[in-house]
Amino acid sequence: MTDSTSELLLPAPAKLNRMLHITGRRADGYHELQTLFQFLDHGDELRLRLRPDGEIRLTPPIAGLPDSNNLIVRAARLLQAESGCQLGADIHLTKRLPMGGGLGGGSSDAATTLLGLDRLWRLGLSLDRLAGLGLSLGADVPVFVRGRAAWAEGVGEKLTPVELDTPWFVVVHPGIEVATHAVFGAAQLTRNTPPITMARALQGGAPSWHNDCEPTVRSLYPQVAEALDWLGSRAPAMLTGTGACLFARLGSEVTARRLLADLPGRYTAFIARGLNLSPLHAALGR
Ligand SMILES: C[C@](O)(CO)[C@H](O)COP(=O)(O)OP(=O)(O)OC[C@H]1O[C@@H](n2ccc(N)nc2=O)[C@H](O)[C@@H]1O
Ligand SMILES: Nc1ncnc2c1ncn2[C@@H]1O[C@H](COP(=O)(O)OP(=O)(O)OP(=O)(O)O)[C@@H](O)[C@H]1O
Repeated sequence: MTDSTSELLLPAPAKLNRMLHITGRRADGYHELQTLFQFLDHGDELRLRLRPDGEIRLTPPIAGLPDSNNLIVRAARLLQAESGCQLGADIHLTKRLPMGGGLGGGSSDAATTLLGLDRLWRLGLSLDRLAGLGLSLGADVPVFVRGRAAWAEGVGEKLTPVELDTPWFVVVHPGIEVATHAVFGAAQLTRNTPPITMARALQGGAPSWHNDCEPTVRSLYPQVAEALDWLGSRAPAMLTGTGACLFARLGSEVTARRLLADLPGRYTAFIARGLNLSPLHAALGR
């Protein structure tokens, strides 16, 4: 963060779903989940600069995504409407997270916008209020607003903070996009995993965790299955969210780097450490 009253440089970290169970389907078609969210020390970055004229300007444009649909612009306009604030912002986005990768990049960008503009515009809104605004933008936004690794239920908005192990991860993008709605709409998806308690989920720890979306994503997207097989033969590996990204859990940075160096050239990947406190909150001191 640059410590100035008119400009902030802030991280928008990735998340992983360390486990994900689908326990039911609501009347509106959305699915009831149980999941463990954790942050990574890798993500996008936003530079927010105060504008006195109320305009919200985002650079650079994201190909194929009109600004009015961009969660950053939507979050900024929502905060203006909610607070009555007449100020604006120039927002510069350094995009590092793949879109639709299951790493929550768009949701994290939205949360960084809400917390960053709250600070820049000196609004002083509570995390409860900002999380409520975030939920209207997407189910994954509240966890990024609250900034604590969490056990989540509902569609992901009922959050209980947790302390998880913080291994090193190799995060792999298999080079294809997975459509979230296609996975949730698939006939073969299991939607009846019996709900468990948070204590039970935590008790088993990482070796006991799985993602209910994985069999469906494997069969719909053979490239994901192939990448998962390759990664899983080297280290315990899983899918995050509905994919397409996969993550392998390693005991040290050295072993993570070694695995990254061995990765076939057809995949893109990065290494990162698991974090129980979001780097956004560390930067803002919240
Ligand atoms: C599965 C997770 O990655 C877990 O972190 C997220 O909940 C997905 O969040 P997201 O990518 O922001 O997804 P959204 O854009 O909200 O939803 C895309 C589509 O997935 C389906 N969807 C999503 C979340 C959910 N709990 N149930 C669903 O059925 C809906 O058809 C929805 O139209
Ligand atoms: N700032 C943004 N960055 C990325 N995507 C955005 C942004 N604003 C809106 N979107 C839209 O949101 C969609 C999902 O993007 P995101 O990167 O959050 O996916 P994801 O990593 O799969 O998230 P999740 O884990 O929540 O499923 C994109 O395909 C895009 O259309």
